[in-house]
Amino acid sequence: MFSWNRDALLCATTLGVTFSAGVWLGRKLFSRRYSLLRTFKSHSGAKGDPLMDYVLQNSLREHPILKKLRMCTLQDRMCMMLVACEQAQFMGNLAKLIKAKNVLEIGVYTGYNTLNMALAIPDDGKVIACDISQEYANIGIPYWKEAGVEHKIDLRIKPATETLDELLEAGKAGSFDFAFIDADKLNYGVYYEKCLQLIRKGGIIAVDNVLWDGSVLNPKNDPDTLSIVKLNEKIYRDSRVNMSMLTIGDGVTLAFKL
Ligand SMILES: C[S@@+](CC[C@H](N)C(=O)[O-])C[C@H]1O[C@@H](n2cnc3c(N)ncnc32)[C@H](O)[C@@H]1O
Repeated sequence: MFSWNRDALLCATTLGVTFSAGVWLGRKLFSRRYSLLRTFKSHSGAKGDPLMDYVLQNSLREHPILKKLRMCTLQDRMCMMLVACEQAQFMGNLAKLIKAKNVLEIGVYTGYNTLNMALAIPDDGKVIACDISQEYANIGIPYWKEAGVEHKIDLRIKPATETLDELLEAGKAGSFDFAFIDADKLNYGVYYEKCLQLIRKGGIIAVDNVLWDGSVLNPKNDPDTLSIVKLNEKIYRDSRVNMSMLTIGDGVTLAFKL
């Protein structure tokens, strides 16, 4: 028989415990993801992170149109794909350092780093920008035009493996200075091998998301994570390159072709 006092108390306690456990778990999961993103990506949760604010305030020299494109991209629901701005600046500086003229961008999204690279190379340089989405690129194209560098960008809308194969068939092996691999993770190993052929000696391949929000520590059976882990291990042992894995953004590996 229902005893109002005892059963109601039991019921309320059970509900309370379940609710608190749910809140605790939710907070735990959210805070882990939030803190990882905060650590790894300047634009996806850095607000309120004093150290990252300091880094940006004391080092980001963003071209005004790049900034406009970044602000516009942050309105997009897929903006977590945007490259970290301080990472893009670093890659632009590397491109200038090696006097890069021909660049491969594998994964364009709204073209933030495409624009960044186009600004870093000379007027007769080219960025071959590979993506499967015209829709995303359309967000960035007006900014490429506004910055006056649209003529340096060759956008190819098709799977990046096809574009890279076409470049190889056209005899472009060894003719690129810098490649940024930042598209679908399952093809990372394929992109790396093709880029290694297309890059000249002394050229640089930058591979993005090599920490994959921290999940490389515990890949489980996730195919994207496993693909990244496999490539990380491969580059570490690859005697064809010198390399460094940096913790900027979501982690970027730089491979310097020997
Ligand atoms: C992380 S975003 C690229 C971000 C970009 N590098 C930037 O500067 O912000 C990944 C992009 O890869 C593209 N992508 C996915 N699969 C692809 C494929 N098979 N070939 C080419 N691009 C692909 C997506 O459409 C998306 O725009």
